[in-house]
Amino acid sequence: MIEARGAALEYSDHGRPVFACQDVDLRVESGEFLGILGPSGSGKSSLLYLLSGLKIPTTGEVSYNGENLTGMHEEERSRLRLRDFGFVFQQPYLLGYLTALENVLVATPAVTRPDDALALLEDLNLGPKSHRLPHELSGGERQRVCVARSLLGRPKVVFADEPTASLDHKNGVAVVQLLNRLRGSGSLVMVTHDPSMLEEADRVVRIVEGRIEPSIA
Ligand SMILES: Nc1ncnc2c1ncn2[C@@H]1O[C@H](COP(=O)(O)OP(=O)(O)OP(=O)(O)O)[C@@H](O)[C@H]1O
Repeated sequence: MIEARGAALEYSDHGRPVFACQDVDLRVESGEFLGILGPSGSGKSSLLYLLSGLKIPTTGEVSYNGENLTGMHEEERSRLRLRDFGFVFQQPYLLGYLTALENVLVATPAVTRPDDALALLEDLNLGPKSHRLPHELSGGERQRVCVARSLLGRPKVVFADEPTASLDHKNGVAVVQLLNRLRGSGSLVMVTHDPSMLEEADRVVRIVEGRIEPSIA
C-alpha cells in the first residue's frame, strides 16, 4: 500500500547536510498496525513525514498504491492526504475558539456530517463534553478529540506521531487502544519511543540513527 524504496531525507543544518533518514526500505500493508520504535532524534518523525507525503525524499522514492508521491505536485499530495490520510501529532493541536465537536469537523471535507463526528466523540467517551472549548478539557480528552478528528474521514491510513507524548501512561494506553479499535479497516502507523504503546501492533520496526533495523515483532 505504502512503500519506501531507498528513501532518504536530508536536512540542511546551516549549510551542513544532516541525514534524518537513510536507505529506508519499508512497506505499510493495508489494514496493519505498524509501530515504529526508536530513541529521540533517531528519525521517527522524519520517516512518518516521508511515508505520509508531508515531505518528499531527497533520494529514493515513496509510493502509495503504486503511485510515486515524489512525482506529484504538492497540491495533488495535499488532496491525497486530505482524502486518504488522518494525522495525530504529539501535542493535541486544537483551535481554542471552537468546541470539541467543531474541532473534529473543521479539518475534514464537507461531505462528513456532524452526526458522524458526534458518534465518534461518543465512542471516545466525550459525547457529553462535545460542546466544550479545548481549555475546558483535560490533556487526554484533548488528544481524544484529535483522534476523533483524524478518524472522521474514515482514512485509509492514520499516521500517529508520538500521540501519547503529552499524556500519562494510563491515558496514553487508552488513546492508542481507541485509535486501534476505531480505525476500522484502515492502517495505523504509529511512531513512539515507548514499546509499551505498541503492544497491539501487528509489526514493529526499529529505527536507529535514521536507519531501519530488522523487524522485532
Ligand atoms: N528542520 C531540521 N533541520 C535540521 N535537522 C533536523 C530538522 N528536523 C530534524 N532534524 C534532525 O533530524 C534528526 C531526526 O529528527 P526527527 O525529529 O525525525 O527524530 P525523532 O526520532 O522523531 O525525534 P524525537 O523522538 O525527539 O521527536 C535529528 O538529528 C534532528 O536533529
